[in-house]
Amino acid sequence: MDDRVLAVLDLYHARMLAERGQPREAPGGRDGGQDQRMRAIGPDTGRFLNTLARGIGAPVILEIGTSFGYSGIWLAEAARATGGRLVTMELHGYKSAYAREMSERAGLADHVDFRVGDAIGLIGAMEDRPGLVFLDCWKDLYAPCLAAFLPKLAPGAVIVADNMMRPVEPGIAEYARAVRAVPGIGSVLLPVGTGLEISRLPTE
Ligand SMILES: C[S@@+](CC[C@H](N)C(=O)[O-])C[C@H]1O[C@@H](n2cnc3c(N)ncnc32)[C@H](O)[C@@H]1O
Repeated sequence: MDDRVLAVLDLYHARMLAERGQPREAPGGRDGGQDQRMRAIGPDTGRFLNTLARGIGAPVILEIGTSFGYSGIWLAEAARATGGRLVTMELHGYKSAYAREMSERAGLADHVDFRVGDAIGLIGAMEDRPGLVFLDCWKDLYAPCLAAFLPKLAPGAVIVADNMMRPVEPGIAEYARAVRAVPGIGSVLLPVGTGLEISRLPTE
């Protein structure tokens, strides 16, 4: 981690602290366009993702749920270190724009492709074959996203899904069932952060 990346992570950590105790519900609902909460993974999950991504060295990492870009910094840093690229998808343009600014500030923007829109449609149009996926959008979309990206993954690809232990939300159990039912897949729930389901596709 170089100093520019560490400085940007510190800015996010300050914003996370300021968010503590604020209501989870955004005015106008989660997609009302006024949601300023980062809803970000914590630093433990960030470090875990960075370590995993550096180990896998996938040419393309896919993130579903950019939000304001915190998890993307950890993933993009790994992509830069391994000569890869992060493709990150977010429904809301204002969140993606902030994430892009922060990645520029961290010196990582050349390694990130920001896509704005509904992830299901964006995945459908995607030509890349990701070797690592980080799934962190609204939880009721996990299983539909899995169905959309599964045929596009590289052999042996790894999928990491966040919030598998908390908060308990509709869609999580459905995703756990769906991912574990993929033929030949190996999957395990790890108590890192709010719970990560790590799943690896067969190599052929
Ligand atoms: C939990 S936050 C992601 C946090 C981020 N990964 C981080 O740790 O910094 C979930 C994000 O998914 C986005 N999202 C929800 N539904 C989506 C969809 N259909 N397509 C793309 N993004 C979506 C939300 O707008 C929200 O910003």
